[in-house]
Amino acid sequence: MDVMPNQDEIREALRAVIDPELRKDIVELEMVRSIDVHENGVVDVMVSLTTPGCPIRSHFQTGVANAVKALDGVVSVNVSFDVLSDDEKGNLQRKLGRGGPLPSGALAQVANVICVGSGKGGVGKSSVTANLAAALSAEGKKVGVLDADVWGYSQPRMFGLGAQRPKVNEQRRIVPPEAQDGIKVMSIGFFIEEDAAVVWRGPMLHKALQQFLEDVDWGELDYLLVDLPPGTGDVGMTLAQLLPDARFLLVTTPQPVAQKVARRSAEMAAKVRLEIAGVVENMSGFVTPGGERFAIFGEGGGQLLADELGVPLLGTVPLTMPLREQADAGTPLVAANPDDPAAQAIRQTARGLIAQTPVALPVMQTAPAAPAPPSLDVIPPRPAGMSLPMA
Ligand SMILES: Nc1ncnc2c1ncn2[C@@H]1O[C@H](COP(=O)(O)OP(=O)(O)OP(=O)(O)O)[C@@H](O)[C@H]1O
Repeated sequence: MDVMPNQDEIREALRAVIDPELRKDIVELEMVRSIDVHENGVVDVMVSLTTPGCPIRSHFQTGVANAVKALDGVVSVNVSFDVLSDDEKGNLQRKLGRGGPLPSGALAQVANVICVGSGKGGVGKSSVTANLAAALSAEGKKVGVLDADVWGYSQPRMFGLGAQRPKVNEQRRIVPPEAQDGIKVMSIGFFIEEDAAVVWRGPMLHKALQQFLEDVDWGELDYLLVDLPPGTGDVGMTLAQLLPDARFLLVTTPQPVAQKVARRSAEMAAKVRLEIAGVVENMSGFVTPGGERFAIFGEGGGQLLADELGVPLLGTVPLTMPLREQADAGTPLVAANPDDPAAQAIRQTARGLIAQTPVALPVMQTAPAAPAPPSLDVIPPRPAGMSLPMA
């Protein structure tokens, strides 16, 4: 009788069985649950499916049987099935999303990641992000801002860092430019020609964001705020895969229509299991110097949305001219004019957020990984004035 193949040899042979939907082999996908080799030439293989009623079950049945039967010494093959647990499915999803989890240490010293999103554009999500960063910093927190609004990046301008070019440190990590109060800012806008990101699509974006999380020297932060693009597109999904512990802060205006669209973002966040930290209502009325209040965008949308989602309304930020002027001038209003009503409202929002996230220690206390050299291959270099010392 032939010598039987061992488990490793059988596992190797199973690499020939490809999941037609995921386009990877079942070994790589960690769908081979067990392999038992019996002396009489019988081999039992158990394969884990993503769902019990998986329509391609028979494809695996035949594929596994053929692959193993082809090995010398195998007389017959029993193929059985079970289903991946929720955790295993989550791991698989992360793996598919980016080819493995973030290396340990990438954000080892970042205690809280807050993704700031909105339903529709122009509700002031980027202004709220920049000011919230300044407000958290005013509360004594160490803060970073990742501008993931790749098609409409505005954080460099809002922090007066438009002319900055990030440098690379001795560990070959990208050093984020620092705004007033040491707020660390990273944006695609530091690397590309104006509007060059407009044509970017899923995989390229995914890789760029991954690099911004992995290869940027964020150091020790209490909060990393991520300014998402408006809507429910790819970027939110990508970040959810990369940052399973991140939380979501929704910015909306008081109008029912904005609230409705924002709810869709919340649904997306729930789908990818991002916990929603709360709602911020922006552009909530305008008060004239005489004290008369106009509800330009209506009333109450933020509260309604918060109630509907069962999360707190963390702030209602009025329309004020200085907020816009300071954004254009490159200093967040909270830092430039802390007495402005919008600045006060955002300070209050920051305190609400802090109250909800009492975690003072890094959530991921893993040892920093050996730094990989940043490739920046996905970031088209600026033809002129590119000063990254990485050639
Ligand atoms: N509370 C406010 N008071 C006055 N102006 C505001 C306020 N909030 C935002 N703005 C102004 O509204 C405009 C849009 O704001 P911002 O760019 O922050 O919105 P956004 O939601 O990030 O937009 P996008 O969809 O482009 O990402 C900007 O000119 C900003 O200065």
